[in-house]
Amino acid sequence: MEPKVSSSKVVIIGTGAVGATTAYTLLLRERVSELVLIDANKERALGEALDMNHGLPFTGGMKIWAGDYSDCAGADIIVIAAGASQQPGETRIDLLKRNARIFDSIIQNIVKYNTHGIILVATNPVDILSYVSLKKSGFPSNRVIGSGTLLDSARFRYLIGEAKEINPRSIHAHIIGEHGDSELPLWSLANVAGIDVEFTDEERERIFESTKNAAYEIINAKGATFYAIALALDRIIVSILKNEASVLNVSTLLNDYNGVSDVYLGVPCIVDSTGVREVLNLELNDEELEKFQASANKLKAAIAELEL
Ligand SMILES: NC(=O)C1=CN([C@@H]2O[C@H](COP(=O)(O)OP(=O)(O)OC[C@H]3O[C@@H](n4cnc5c(N)ncnc54)[C@H](O)[C@@H]3O)[C@@H](O)[C@H]2O)C=CC1
Ligand SMILES: CC(=O)C(=O)O
Repeated sequence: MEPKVSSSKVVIIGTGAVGATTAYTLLLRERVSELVLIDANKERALGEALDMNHGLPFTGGMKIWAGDYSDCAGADIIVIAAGASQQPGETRIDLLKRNARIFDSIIQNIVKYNTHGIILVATNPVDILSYVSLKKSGFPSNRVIGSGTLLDSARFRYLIGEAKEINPRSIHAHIIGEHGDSELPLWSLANVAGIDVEFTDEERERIFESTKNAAYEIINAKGATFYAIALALDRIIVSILKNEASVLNVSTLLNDYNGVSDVYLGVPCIVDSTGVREVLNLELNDEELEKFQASANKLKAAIAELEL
């Protein structure tokens, strides 16, 4: 695999908790040469850019500024983290109507200045808003990606690692489907460095419930989640910019995939400089297949209520 050129430009739209933490993660890890922050609240984007600029003497050289949509020109990746977030007791789908409206103008503004980059969606409900972004942008589906179940899979790996007292980096395990309440675990593929590992029914139930409910738990405790999603977005961004071809559980458009078409869901994908290069096939058992299709049907029903 050829690593991609080192000069890179990323735009982050929405510089609240998720957007600003993602920007800070890119700064700390010296990922990009140009980083543009855009927010409906211009003062907020300006403040974040200034604050991060003052850290540059302690990190590598990069240019960070608060910009406007014309700065999307030439961007490799445009991250969208703008919009309402869940309040305690709200589901991700509860945000749909509010955030779909915001996406109308955001996507229109992006495509005015950029038709070759990759749109990376984090705003919830992320799978549906990725689909909305695809329809509104006219981009090919490989260049419209949702963060999907990458974060859920990280939570799953962390919790398995905790239960088995093994570093989560050595745990391979997947959550697929909606980034939300209808997601599902693939226990048959969970392993430690390729070696099978046994789970009791109690462990399975406890680990999956904690994975699925992690966002609710964190939002009840501190109002928002942002560190782990920022690292997940950083992971996707690096896989694109460095043409890594890493396998990541991102949200992508499915076409006749385990009986599911025309909806975005989190599944293992090869991510490289073209975006989603390939969706990996999964052989699901009957129970998994039923849950995966139910997850797709739930999102399709919500999409049907939107005017796209
Ligand atoms: N995909 C995932 O795994 C995760 C997704 N999220 C989602 O990310 C989104 C952002 O969450 P937070 O940063 O916590 O919210 P926040 O409220 O801290 O920030 C949202 C920002 O969006 C800005 N904004 C609103 N409308 C805009 C527009 N039209 N154009 C540009 N900027 C606009 C606001 O001014 C604000 O700065 C939420 O939908 C949340 O549910 C959060 C965590 C994980
Ligand atoms: C908020 C959200 O989607 C999460 O932390 O999973």
